[in-house]
Amino acid sequence: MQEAAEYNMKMHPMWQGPLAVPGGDRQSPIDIIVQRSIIDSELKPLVTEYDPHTCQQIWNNGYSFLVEYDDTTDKSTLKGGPLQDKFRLCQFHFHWGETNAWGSEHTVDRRLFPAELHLVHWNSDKYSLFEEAVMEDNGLAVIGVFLKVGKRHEGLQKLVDALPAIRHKDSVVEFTRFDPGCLLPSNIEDYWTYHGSLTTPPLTESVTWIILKQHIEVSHDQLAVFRSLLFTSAEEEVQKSMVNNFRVQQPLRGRTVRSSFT
Ligand SMILES: CC[C@H](CNC(=O)c1ccc(S(N)(=O)=O)cc1)c1ccc2[nH]ccc2c1
Ligand SMILES: [Zn+2]
Repeated sequence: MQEAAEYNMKMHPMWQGPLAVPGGDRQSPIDIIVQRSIIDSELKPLVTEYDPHTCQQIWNNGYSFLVEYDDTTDKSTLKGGPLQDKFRLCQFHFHWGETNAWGSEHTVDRRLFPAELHLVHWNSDKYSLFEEAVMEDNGLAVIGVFLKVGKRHEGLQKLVDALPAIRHKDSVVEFTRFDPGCLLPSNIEDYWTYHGSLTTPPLTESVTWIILKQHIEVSHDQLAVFRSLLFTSAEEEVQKSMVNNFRVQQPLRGRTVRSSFT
């Protein structure tokens, strides 16, 4: 893992961005130390209402691949949990390693997972556009789900089958009727939550993180297709595999991680 972080620093300096945003005392990702998390009985269950018809496209943005949703109405939303407002789903994406030994951004008691899913939502009660919300400290809510290698994930396969069409940076294909709810584990009641940031530039400190305790399983072959994507565009002569697209862990700076379960 350490070597992956060093590799990242060498090969993709943009990944590290400024080591800490000037005055940045709520950066992400972090290691979740379970016994230091504070059980908060006020934390409510998460309420997700996702409409598969708001799914629009899948594209390679040169960091990861994103599945984007129409967020011009409140059709796919997240509320409850630690949140006071209603948040609109705008996209989901993943982070993964070059091997199954590492790849997640968050860790639990230093435990690494081969990949991590992020479902990105913005506060549509307070703001009218994602671009606005991303600059505000209560602007975004991201659900993090750990992936483990095991049995094939049937719901993920439709997405995996679309990846060869977006191998290169800036390629995009239409992608419709995908229910992101199929990527959530059966238990979404148990989670940790803390205030942090985007894990890619501009690293803005606008995210309420909700990290699910239960992971999902995907097959080795499905994860291998993630690794067949490229960081580079079709024109570049040197092609670079899209792997290790995670940020190194950031200091907690006195923040409290709350848990919804004992
Ligand atoms: C402000 C940055 C944003 C692009 N980045 C993201 O949306 C983003 C979202 C989630 C995460 S993570 N890994 O923490 O979950 C990291 C980055 C961004 C930047 C400029 C833009 N112009 C129009 C739209 C738009 C979006
Ligand atoms: Zn992410």
